[in-house]
Amino acid sequence: MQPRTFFDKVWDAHVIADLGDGACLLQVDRLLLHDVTGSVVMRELQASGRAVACPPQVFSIIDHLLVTKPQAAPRDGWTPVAVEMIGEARRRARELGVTLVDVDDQRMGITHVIAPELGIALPGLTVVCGDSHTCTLGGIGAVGWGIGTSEGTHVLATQALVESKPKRMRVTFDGQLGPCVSAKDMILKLIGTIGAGGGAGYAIEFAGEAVRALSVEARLTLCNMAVECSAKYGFVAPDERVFEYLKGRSYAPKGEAWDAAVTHWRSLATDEGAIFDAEMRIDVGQLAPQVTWGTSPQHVASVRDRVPAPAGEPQAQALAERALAYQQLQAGLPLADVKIDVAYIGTCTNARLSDLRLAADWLRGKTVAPHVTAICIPGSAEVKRAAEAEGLDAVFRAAGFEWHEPGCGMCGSGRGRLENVRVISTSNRNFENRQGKRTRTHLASPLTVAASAVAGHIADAREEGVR
Ligand SMILES: CC(C)[C@H](C(=O)O)[C@@H](O)C(=O)O
Ligand code: SF4
Repeated sequence: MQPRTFFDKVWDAHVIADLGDGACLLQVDRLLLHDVTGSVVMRELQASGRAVACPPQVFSIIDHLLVTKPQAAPRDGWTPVAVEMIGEARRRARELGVTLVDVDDQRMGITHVIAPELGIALPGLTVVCGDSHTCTLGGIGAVGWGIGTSEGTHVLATQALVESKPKRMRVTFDGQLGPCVSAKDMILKLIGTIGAGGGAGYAIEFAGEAVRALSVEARLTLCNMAVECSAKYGFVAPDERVFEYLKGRSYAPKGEAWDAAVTHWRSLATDEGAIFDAEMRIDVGQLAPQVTWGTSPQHVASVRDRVPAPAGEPQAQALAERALAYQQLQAGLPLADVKIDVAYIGTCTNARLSDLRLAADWLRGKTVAPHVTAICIPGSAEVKRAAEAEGLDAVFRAAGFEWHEPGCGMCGSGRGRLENVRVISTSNRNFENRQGKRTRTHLASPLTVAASAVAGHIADAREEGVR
């Protein structure tokens, strides 16, 4: 048999019918529904009079519309839309008999954080959700991707989906990361190199020494932003580190089924000599912490660089000019001179326990600059409990951070509580108005956000020589 890539193996195992022209009817192993798009999917299914094909494979999770700021009563501050959509996600999930992870459930949290945490997503499975960051699940060796609501309804009714096979790209990260440099910096560097459209039409396998060395949580960060270079899928072939991470998780197989699963998972790695349609290599040995200056994730530079002058193709140049105007920045300004108003640690990109530990270790004994509002939103109830058990909440609070309840929070503009401020954020999108009206977002790693919160401006965590 021809050597195959990880993606080919998973794809081939899920083909129900080859429809020609590269399109296939694929078996879908898990459908995740959330309060924004999932409630619409369930509404459409019920309106059409169809039934759910396989309820145990469907999970309805409430995360997007939650108010995360600690409140007096559980529903304080919910917008009428949130009340309606959350109510719908809850009610329809119960009517349809799919698993509901409700707001007060001890398993609750951001979909892409809890799916690996609970073992809902597993290596070699196909997982879909009406959410572009479903690629995150590639971090544990699942093939996850974002779908539209009508596709979601189709999956709910059939547990299958028509999908066109993408081309395969391998991105190999060589070398070893230096101190204070992380998976977030790797993915930002890649997007800066290939551009926000550079992965269009591809499924990206992340490989190489630097990827193998990443923890499972860091791999989830890496894969989370594959979609920010327009790749619908991003993944790391699963290895022993992943199996160890998954062992004992609620929905992971147990006993003999576990042993059989691990044997199967071990066979999924890309074969020696398998061919990719495109190859890309990045050496991370000299990689510095990265931060975005503009309104596209491709507008990225090293923390010690200056804001670049618009350059390149006319379209890219026009985009950069507009970005500078929106961000209220001048080309040539050192990024370290950019003063920030808000420091934000959270989201499906960087709100896992290891992210919070890194930031808290940095913050211990330090104080956030007086003009900065600093916010930490754990990615799930489990992350929050574990962080509190280690006393990380106390470290964040003592440094001057707000310590929130889990959820998507102020990642997108839906909750609209940030306005006309400059935010350094661990999230994944820096589009105009993304975090609220006229918010100017700079994407960075948790350590860079922590260091910037203390400095009051974009800062290089390496400068203090810690870690
Ligand atoms: C609401 C949802 C469809 C959306 C997405 O697809 O990514 C959201 O999660 C986001 O990050 O903007
Ligand atoms: S945390 Fe942000 S990027 Fe992630 S799913 Fe929620 S809104 Fe989307």
